[in-house]
Amino acid sequence: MAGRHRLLLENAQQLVLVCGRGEEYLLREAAASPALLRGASLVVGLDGCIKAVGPADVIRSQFSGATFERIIDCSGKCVLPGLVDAHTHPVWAGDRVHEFAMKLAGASYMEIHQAGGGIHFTVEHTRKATEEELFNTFKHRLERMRRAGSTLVECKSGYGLNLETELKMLRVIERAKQSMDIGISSTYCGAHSVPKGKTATEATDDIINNHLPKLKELKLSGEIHVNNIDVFCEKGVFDLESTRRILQAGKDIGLQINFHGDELHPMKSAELGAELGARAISHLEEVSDEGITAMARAKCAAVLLPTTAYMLRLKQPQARKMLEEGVIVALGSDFNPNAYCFSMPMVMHLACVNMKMSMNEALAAATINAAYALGKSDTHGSIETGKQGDLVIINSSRWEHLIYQFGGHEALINYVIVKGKVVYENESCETMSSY
Ligand SMILES: N=CN[C@@H](CCC(=O)O)C(=O)O
Ligand SMILES: [Zn+2]
Repeated sequence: MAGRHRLLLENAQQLVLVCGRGEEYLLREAAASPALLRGASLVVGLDGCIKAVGPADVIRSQFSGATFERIIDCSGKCVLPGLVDAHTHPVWAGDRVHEFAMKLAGASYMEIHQAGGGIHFTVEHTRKATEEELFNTFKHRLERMRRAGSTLVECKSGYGLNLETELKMLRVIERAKQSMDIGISSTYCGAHSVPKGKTATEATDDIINNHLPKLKELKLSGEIHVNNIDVFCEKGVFDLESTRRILQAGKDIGLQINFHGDELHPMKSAELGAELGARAISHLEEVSDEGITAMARAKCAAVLLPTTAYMLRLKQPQARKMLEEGVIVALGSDFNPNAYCFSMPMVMHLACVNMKMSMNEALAAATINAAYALGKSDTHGSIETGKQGDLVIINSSRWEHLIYQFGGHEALINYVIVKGKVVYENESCETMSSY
C-alpha cells in the first residue's frame, strides 16, 4: 500500500492487541487471555487511526511503497494499547499531605470529612484558585499520567459544589480536551459532597434546577461538552433517593451515569445503578451480592480503585466474585488529594496483589473494559484496525513487566503515543530484560 502514513512500529517482540474482534468489553476467559502477536508491526495513518496490524513480514510487503513520518524499531520491545484511567479527580487546589499524616495516626476518611476537612478543604481552596492556576496544575498532572502510560482519562469536577466553581472546573477540563494530546472523558460531579450551609435535599434541588439546565445550555452553545454525571452516594453525603433524582436528571439531559457507590457503607448503589442503566459504578467495596448480580445483568461496569482501598485500609472490593459472575471489571487510579497516584501500572499491580486479579485481567480492566466504562470502546482500549493509534511501548520483551515492576514503569516506558504521534519519549530507559 503506497502513500504517506504517520507511524510505523516495526517488529515488536510482543504486540498486545488485548482484543481483535471489535469486542466492547472482555469477560471471564476472554479477560484472562488477551490477544497477542509476536514479531508484529503496526501502521497508524495520517488521521491518527490504526491502518494495519500483523506479522512484520506481511506489513513490510503490504506497505513496501509507503512513506512514514516516523518509524520506530520495536525489536525486543512490547507494544500495548494506551492505558485507560476510568476514574480521576485531577482539577483542584490545596495540598492535603497533612491529612495523610492524620490518617496514618488513626483518623478515618469520614472523621476528617465531617470535621470540615477532606473534600471540604479542597473545595475551599479550589473556589479561591483562578482558572489559569487550575489549568496549569491540571496540565502538569495529565502529563504525569501520560508518562505512566495513560492516553485516555476520565476527569471529574466536584471541588466547587456551587455552580460558579463547578463551571470553572469544567471549563478547565474542556480547555485540556481541546489543547492537549490526551483523550479526556469529562464528568460533572457537583454532588461530590453536600456544600456547607445546605442540606442534602437543598443541594439536590440546586443541582437539578440550576446546575444541570446550565450544562444543557452550554452543551447546546458548544462551550462545554460534559460526558458523564456522578454523585457520591454515601451515608452522610447523598442518600439513595437524592442520588436517584440527580442521576436521572443527568440522564435526561444526555449524560452517561457513572457514579461513586457502596464505598464506605452498603448503600444499594449497585442495585440503583443497574436500575437506572448506569454505564459504570466506582468503588463498590461494600457492594451486596444482589448488587453484583444486578450489575452483571445490566452490563454496568465496576470501576475498582485499588489505591483508595489501600490508602484508606478499606476492605477490598470482591473483584474475583465480580469476575466470576460476569461483571465488566475496569480500573481507575482515583487520582485525588486523598489518593495521590498517577500511575495505572501501579494500580494494576495493586489490583493483582490486593484484589487477586491476574495480570491478564488487570490489563483488560485498564484498557478495553475501562474504555467501555467511559462509552469509548469503539475507539479506544485495544489495538485494532480503525481504532485510535494510542499506544505504549515498553523496553522489555514481556509485557507483564509493566505490572510486575512496582513503581518501575518510569524506567520501562519507552514511548507513549496518542493518535500515532509520540507524546512522550524516554531515551534513557533501560533494557529491562537484562536486569
Ligand atoms: N469518595 C469520594 N471521592 C473521592 C475522594 C475525594 C477526596 O477525598 O477529595 C474518591 O473517589 O476517593
Ligand atoms: Zn472518586
